[in-house]
Amino acid sequence: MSRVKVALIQMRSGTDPERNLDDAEAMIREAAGQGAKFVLTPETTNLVQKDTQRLFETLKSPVEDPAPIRFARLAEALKIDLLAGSFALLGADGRAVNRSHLFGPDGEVKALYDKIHMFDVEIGGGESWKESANYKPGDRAAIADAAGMKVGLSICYDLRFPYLYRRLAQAGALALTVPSAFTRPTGRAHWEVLLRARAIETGSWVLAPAQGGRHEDGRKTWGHSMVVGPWGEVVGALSGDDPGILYAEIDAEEALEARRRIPALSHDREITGPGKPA
Ligand SMILES: O=C(O)CNC(=O)[C@H](CS)NC(=O)CCC(=O)C(=O)O
Repeated sequence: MSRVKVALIQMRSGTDPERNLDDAEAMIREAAGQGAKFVLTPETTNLVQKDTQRLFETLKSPVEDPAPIRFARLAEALKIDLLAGSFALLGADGRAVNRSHLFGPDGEVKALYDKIHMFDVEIGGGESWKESANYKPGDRAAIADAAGMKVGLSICYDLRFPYLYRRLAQAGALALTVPSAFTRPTGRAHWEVLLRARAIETGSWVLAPAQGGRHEDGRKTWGHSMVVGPWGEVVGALSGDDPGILYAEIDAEEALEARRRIPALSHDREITGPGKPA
């Protein structure tokens, strides 16, 4: 058994990318100082800006934005695996992308992942989101080694689409990352249950660093960063929405053991029946 210490950074990112990166860096350094070998930050670590015009005034292309290179150097200096849960960046076609970067201890990029499922919803209480108006969705699942095991990447609203996690787990992922900025109403109602369900149905560690609290742009997020074990138990969670660091120890062998006990991942069947509605 080899346990690996992980650290989930909970943030309250604002509208100034440089300040957000400074805040993230301070907590990443703190976590590495505490012995964490895999450190994860939430969705849109570099920028939470719901005003479309200001968003596009602030976004930079992947080569011009200092965030990726800064995180790469940090991973290298601290000799850690580092998941930037996501950076909001300006894509080649003028739309934004919501992109996770997994950096390794040599500063190399081990995986890139663009959020696939767009949060286009009207959740009631006057809250509605149309992520696809500004962001271009990805279409490619991503997996890479970190913390001594294969890790599958996802972002936030992806959490509601179990087929993605099944695919990642069947491709060998033993840990699944879900950096998020959940709304408060859906966080209260669904966050823990969905994270635990993804862990149970795939026999995987689930690592979910979150944005939390009232952000500079007025938006409110749920926080409650969480680590779930492969048997579905909550191994650790932050109790609220303030910035902070959640530590846990994870172990590939525990995920393999859960899959030996319930080998559901290998029991998929071809089925016929009602198709997807047009
Ligand atoms: O736009 C940004 O600044 C950062 N991106 C987000 O916050 C994204 C898209 S709006 N949020 C979610 O996916 C929340 C999902 C959620 O809350 C649920 O599934 O219930």
